[in-house]
Amino acid sequence: MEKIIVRGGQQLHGTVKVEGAKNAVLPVLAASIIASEGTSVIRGVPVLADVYTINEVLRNMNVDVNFINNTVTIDASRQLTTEAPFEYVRKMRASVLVLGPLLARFGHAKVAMPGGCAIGTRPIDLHLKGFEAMGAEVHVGNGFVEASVKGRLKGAKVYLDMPSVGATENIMMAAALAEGRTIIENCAKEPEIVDLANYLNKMGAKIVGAGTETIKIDGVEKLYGVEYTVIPDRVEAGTFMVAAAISGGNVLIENAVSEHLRPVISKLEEMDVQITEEKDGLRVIGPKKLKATDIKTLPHPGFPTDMQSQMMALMLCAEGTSVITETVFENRFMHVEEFRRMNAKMKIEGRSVIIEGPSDLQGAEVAATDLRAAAALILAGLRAENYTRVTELKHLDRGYVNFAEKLASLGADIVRVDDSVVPEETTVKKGPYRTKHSSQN
Ligand SMILES: CC(=O)N[C@H]1[C@@H](OP(=O)(O)OP(=O)(O)OC[C@H]2O[C@@H](n3ccc(=O)[nH]c3=O)[C@H](O)[C@@H]2O)O[C@H](CO)[C@@H](O)[C@@H]1O
Ligand SMILES: C=C(OP(=O)(O)O)C(=O)O
Repeated sequence: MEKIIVRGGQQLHGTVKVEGAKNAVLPVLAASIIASEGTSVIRGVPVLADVYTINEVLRNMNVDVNFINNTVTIDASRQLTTEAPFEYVRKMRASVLVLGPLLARFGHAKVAMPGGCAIGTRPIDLHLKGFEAMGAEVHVGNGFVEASVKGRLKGAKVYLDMPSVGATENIMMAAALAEGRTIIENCAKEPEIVDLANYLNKMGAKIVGAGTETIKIDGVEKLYGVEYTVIPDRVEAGTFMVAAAISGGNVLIENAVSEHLRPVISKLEEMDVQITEEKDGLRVIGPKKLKATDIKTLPHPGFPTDMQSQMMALMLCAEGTSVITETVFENRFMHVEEFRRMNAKMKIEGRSVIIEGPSDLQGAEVAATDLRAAAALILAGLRAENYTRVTELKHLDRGYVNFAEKLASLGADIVRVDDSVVPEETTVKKGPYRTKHSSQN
């Protein structure tokens, strides 16, 4: 079994570079299939399991995809099949993002229903409501959602009951090729929405207002392949900010964009973490004593749910009572039980977790319950007494490139091993360690 073994107590020092954003690159890769002419060249692509999955989804549709040196080249100009089977959607929910582009370009799309996942139910009703408003017929049955339209989609006014990131992306992509104007109200304002709109506009789309709560899209007849570089990953940046803070270290997080990280910066500062903007990124200096604070996850520009578990690790080390309220996903506290195995003192009350800090964290064998929980348990391990062993690394690999290796380069005592291949005792020492995805395809 693969596991990451970390021994707490080392302060982190040095520089770490943030990769391209997973949550920006997945919609951008999905959007590339709208281009009926030319080749798309996407740069700054992180080498992640989710990127392999979306590439496979596209190849399965007859798209020509190459991934080398952090660049994905896509030629979608030929006739494509318009289906995404369950085997991909099960691995990665973002596969549903091919619905909008396929429907807009070919008038048909069939994608396996994503279902729930470890953080909650995650419905796609708002995506479908948008397609229907644009004239599509949508049918859900036998585990699939199938949408079709005769001729082109028609521009429409779509009000989202909640500012869903995925629904905003799917509807924006569909509207880019629709006839006439689409207005999406109460849409998501995340930086990844702005990035996708910038990409689509470069391809020839006419989108204004991305990053505000109303997006207007004037549909065009055709979109073209272009070169594009995705934004840096704000969640990876935030995770390393917490790593610096929890270890009492001093780390420059290269490529971190402060504008994307306002809520995280502000909460870390409330905890007495020192953050300064430098030319190449953000410098984070951990205090001797962390102060307790409260967070409530909300759509952007509120506190991001994807940073909730990492902040939980930090709050466990802070003096006093901290409260985390999760309002975005109804079941994103699975990691609480794992933290408890590390002697964390906390209780769940409805949608809140109350943390009495500081906990005397102890190393333990823990299992990652989702992607961000994986990172959070490793962060707690940086502070815990003795060795923490984190398993279920498939979650980590969905969203972090060389996480253990990057922490080791900052001075963490951490190693990734596969004890089904090599006995653990012979490999528990500071890096270098192997990565699962050593080559790209
Ligand atoms: C690949 C990607 O970019 N994933 C991100 C995206 O996920 P994702 O796009 O799936 O998340 P959404 O923004 O859609 O979901 C937010 C909330 O809206 C609800 N909802 C959503 C759609 C819908 O049709 N109906 C509905 O009720 C969900 O149940 C949830 O409570 O945004 C989330 C919220 O910032 C992040 O945690 C994910 O990392
Ligand atoms: C929940 C996340 O991603 P996804 O929507 O791909 O599951 C995440 O990035 O933390």
